[in-house]
Amino acid sequence: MPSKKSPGKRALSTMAATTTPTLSSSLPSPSEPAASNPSTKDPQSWASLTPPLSPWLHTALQTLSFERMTPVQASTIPLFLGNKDVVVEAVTGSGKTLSYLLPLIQRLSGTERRRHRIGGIVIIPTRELAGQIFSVLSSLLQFQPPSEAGLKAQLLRGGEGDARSDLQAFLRDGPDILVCTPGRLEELLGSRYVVISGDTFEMLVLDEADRLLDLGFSEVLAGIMARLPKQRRTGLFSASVTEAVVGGLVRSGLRNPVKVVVKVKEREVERRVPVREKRKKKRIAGVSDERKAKEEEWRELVEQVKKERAERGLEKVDGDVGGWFEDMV
Ligand SMILES: Nc1ncnc2c1ncn2[C@@H]1O[C@H](COP(=O)(O)OP(=O)(O)OP(=O)(O)O)[C@@H](O)[C@H]1O
Repeated sequence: MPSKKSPGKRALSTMAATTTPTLSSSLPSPSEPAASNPSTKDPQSWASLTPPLSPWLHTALQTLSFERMTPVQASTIPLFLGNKDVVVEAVTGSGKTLSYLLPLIQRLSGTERRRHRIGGIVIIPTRELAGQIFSVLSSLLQFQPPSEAGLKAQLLRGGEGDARSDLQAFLRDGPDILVCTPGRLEELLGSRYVVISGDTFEMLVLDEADRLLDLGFSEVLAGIMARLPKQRRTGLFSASVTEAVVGGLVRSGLRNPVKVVVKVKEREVERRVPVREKRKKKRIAGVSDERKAKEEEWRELVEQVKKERAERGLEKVDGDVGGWFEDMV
């Protein structure tokens, strides 16, 4: 008798069938030099992208010392530019941020934009990470030629001002890209002044999707996605991509996604570690290992999110912090 598979399992195996090879084995590591034979096109050179990035983005990348793509960038950017939905399982520090910001900027640069019509949304689990992604985006956007009507971005995150002041800034500035934590975005989208239309909306990114779900945002995300045009590109980035972790989100939010798996780090990520954390790490350095430092970081993150949810009168998140940490490592 054929074994019964749950719909979830079936959906995920379909996704796995379209999986690109694990890039750590198919591309040179970021530290390897570019191909010495000039006739061999370096698959990690920015110039190898088709369609090409705008000249001002090349200038930005060169000035910011991003000389070549990391493996996650080399595999993910062409997929987004080629109109695919993408699920990315990548280790911390692999360079995910540029792998979605660059195609998002590029896709929006080529489209006709209208004031107060959003072109792209990046959703991130915490305020701190949202701030960091927003600074990377801002540092790229500052290279836009002054002659062009430049893309604008807005940061929306809980704990800063309130939804009303965010709405005022939105109406005043007319941003094309929103970088946000889920709750504050949900509040903004609840306003009748915020229009998201299929003509201008290009791309949704869920960064650290596993954390978003761990922190209890699954319903909020479902509500947000229901409000976005179906004709869009969606990228989901997660440290772990399994049916149990993100299967539901992949099925409800993405269309025939291509899965990318990357196990190569670009460099140790310093920017995601708050100053306070660094001090704590120093204190426990003698008696502990990397796991202990991670647990501290995770504990603080969970407490921060619990506090944010309590402040906003949202339902409490179940689960004990230790258990969540076990899931993460
Ligand atoms: N093409 C590149 N060339 C050189 N450095 C890069 C490149 N892309 C990213 N980096 C650097 O690598 C580091 C990691 O990048 P990024 O923060 O995007 O990784 P990540 O995968 O998002 O990490 P996390 O899991 O913490 O979110 C950063 O310091 C970033 O500036």
